[in-house]
Formats: sequence, structure tokens, C-alpha cells
Amino acid sequence: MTPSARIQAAIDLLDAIIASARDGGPAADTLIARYFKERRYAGSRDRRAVRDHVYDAIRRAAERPETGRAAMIGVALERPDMTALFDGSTHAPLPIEPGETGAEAGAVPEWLQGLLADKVEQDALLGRAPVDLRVNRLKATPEAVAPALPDATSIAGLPDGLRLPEGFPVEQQAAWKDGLVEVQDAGSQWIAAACGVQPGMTVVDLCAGAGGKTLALAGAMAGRGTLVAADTIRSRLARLEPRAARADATFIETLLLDQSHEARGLESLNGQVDVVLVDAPCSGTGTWRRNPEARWRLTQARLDRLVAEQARILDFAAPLLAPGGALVYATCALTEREGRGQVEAFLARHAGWTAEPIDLPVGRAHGAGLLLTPGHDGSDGFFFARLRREG
Ligand SMILES: C[S@@+](CC[C@H](N)C(=O)[O-])C[C@H]1O[C@@H](n2cnc3c(N)ncnc32)[C@H](O)[C@@H]1O
Repeated sequence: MTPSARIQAAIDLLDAIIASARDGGPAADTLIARYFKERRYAGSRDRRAVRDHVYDAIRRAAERPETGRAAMIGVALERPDMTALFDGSTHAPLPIEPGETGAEAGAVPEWLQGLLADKVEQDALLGRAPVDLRVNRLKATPEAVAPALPDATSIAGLPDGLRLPEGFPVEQQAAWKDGLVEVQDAGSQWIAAACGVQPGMTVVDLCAGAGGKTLALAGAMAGRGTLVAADTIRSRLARLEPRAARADATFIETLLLDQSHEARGLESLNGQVDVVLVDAPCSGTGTWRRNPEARWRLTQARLDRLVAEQARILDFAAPLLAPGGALVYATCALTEREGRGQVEAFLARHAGWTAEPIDLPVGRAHGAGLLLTPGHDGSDGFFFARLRREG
């Protein structure tokens, strides 16, 4: 493909990504993969260049642009070498008209600006994310794994954490294939640490998804005790099973819950659980550096629905705890309503619960919890809090 044709391909893809973000369709990565599956003539350098153009345009625009052309012109007008590629030749975009402007540049959509926690450094939200790993204590130690990953550095405050440069092909490494390491952002590892689980405990990961944090909890439990991974989406829990097998964490039990009737499926655990982790569905504002297109999908109505759902999940999680048990609430969101506000509202609704300090060498105290941000902590953005049921 010519350099101009790569720009036109990026414009076509951005049109599809914009429509998909508006209509709740597939994610950008899925659309890019499909696009190239149908265009086998594109070589690996073409694919990489087009993908880079697409993600440059997505990162640059906080608001969903009107068209792929506007998104790409926004990028080109900041890079003089690129504007010349809009030359109207075969497979190239039409020349940029005098006065034709691109999409506006920005980090955070206007409507969200005032809703983020005041300590969030907005520009860092879209920085490049490294590849963080967690050494799987069920199979390995950091000392044993480190020689196989010479590019890895340690992560302050995480004895089992290793950090590799952005884009490092970790899934091609024997250490990953053999289940000695898992890919897991440092923030998620700190949340697992904040759960304070011990071998022999009864633990429920209530929004387990594909089990990233469940596997970290399994490691901390040394394979002993009861660990239930629950979710309402079967395909997500199904992805946990091969991961658990690879990690030698086969003591994990999965529990598929019926949306809106979750309490029924959890009844037998009522009052029995030492630690419940609620890693709630959220706006994902803390993960924009990995998923910048999420900014184009979030709306006020969706945020309202998420806040209501988080409160409902906390309410059916609370009865599971044994007296003295801990409920850890976490979101990869940086909006006040999903974090500090959600926990304040829980404490106001539920007598007999207190928030307790979390002793970690990272983050900043925020309301009754802790705030992690890419700018301050070098991890994805998270809010989490530990709530204790009185004994
Ligand atoms: C932030 S993701 C979890 C990520 C996962 N804990 C990890 O570390 O990889 C939130 C999960 O909550 C699940 N979820 C949404 N509504 C739920 C509900 N009512 N009960 C339980 N899980 C729910 C979603 O299906 C999704 O997998």
C-alpha cells in the first residue's frame, strides 16, 4: 500500500469505529482485525502503519468525531509531512480543502471533565501502558522467572510484579505459555493485595470476568481454601477455565449468576465468606491508555446505569460476608460517583460496616478508599476501598 492509501484505509476504519462506538457495536481492535482479514494483500508493515494512524486519531480526539476523515485530518494538520498525502490520487484521500478543519484535540470529553476525581492528571490518562506481569506463586518465584525475561524490571511495592516495555510480545514467551507469569496491570495486583486473603479462607470474586484478579487471589491463597469466581456472563467465566489450568489454580470454583436474580445463586454462601471482591462493571475511565476509544462510547445515561448497577451489586454482596469479613470494592473508573460516592452511599445504606485504611505503598487516600492514577502510580486508574462487616 502507498502511504496515501494507508491514510485512506485508516479513514475507512475510523468511519466504522465511530459508527460502532455510537451504536454499541464491536470494539476498534475487532474491526481492525476484520478489515485486514478481508484484505490479505496488506502486508504486516501496512497493517502496523494503518493501525498506528487509527490509534493516533483515537487518542487525539476526546469527543467522537463526525467522520473518519475529520479524525484523520486532525492528526494530519499537526504533522505537515502527512497533509501532502491527501493528494486525491488512486486510493488516496481527497486533498484537504482550504478551511477544512479536523476533529478537535482533547483528552477528556467536555461533559466528563467535572465528574472525574480532582486528583486525576488528565493528560497522563492517555499515555502508553507498559506490559505488567504477575509471577504466579503457585508455579514459580520472581527469582526463577527473571532470567528468562531480561527486559523486565521490578515494580516498586509489588514483590511479584515485573514490568516490560509497551508492546512486548509476552504471549510468545515460554514463561507465559507455562503459566509462570500472568499479564496483569500493577493496579489490579495492588487490588488483589488489598484483599488480604490467606490460605484456607473462603473468598468470592463476585465480578470475576475472565478471572484476572481471581488468579492473583488463588496465588495468595496458595491453592488452599475456597475460591468462587462468579459472573453473569458465561463466555467470560469460560475464559477463566483454561487460564486456571495453565496456572495450576484448579481449586477455583466458577459460579454463573442469573442477572437480576444473583442473590438466589449465592444463597448457600450467605454469612460464610471471609473476603468478597466486587470488581464492578464501570466506565473504564482508568483504562483509557489501553482503550482510548472507550471515551467515544461513554454517555451520561450509561454512567447513570453503571452507578445504579454497582450499588445493586454491593447490596447483594453484603449479606455474603461472615461477621468480621471484608468487602473490597474496586473499579477501574476515576469518576467520583463510581468511586468515593459509591462507597459513601453504601455506608449510609448499611449499618454495621466501616471503611478501613488500606496499607499499601501506592495511591492517594480518596474519601474512604484509595485512588490510583497513571500519572501518580504508573498503573491504570482505579478506586478501591475495604469495608469491614462488624463482628
Ligand atoms: C471490571 S469487569 C471484571 C474484571 C475481572 N475481575 C478481572 O480482573 O479481569 C466486571 C465484570 O462484572 C461482571 N458483571 C456485570 N454485572 C454483574 C452482576 N450483576 N453480577 C456479577 N457480575 C457482573 C461483568 O460481566 C464483568 O465481567
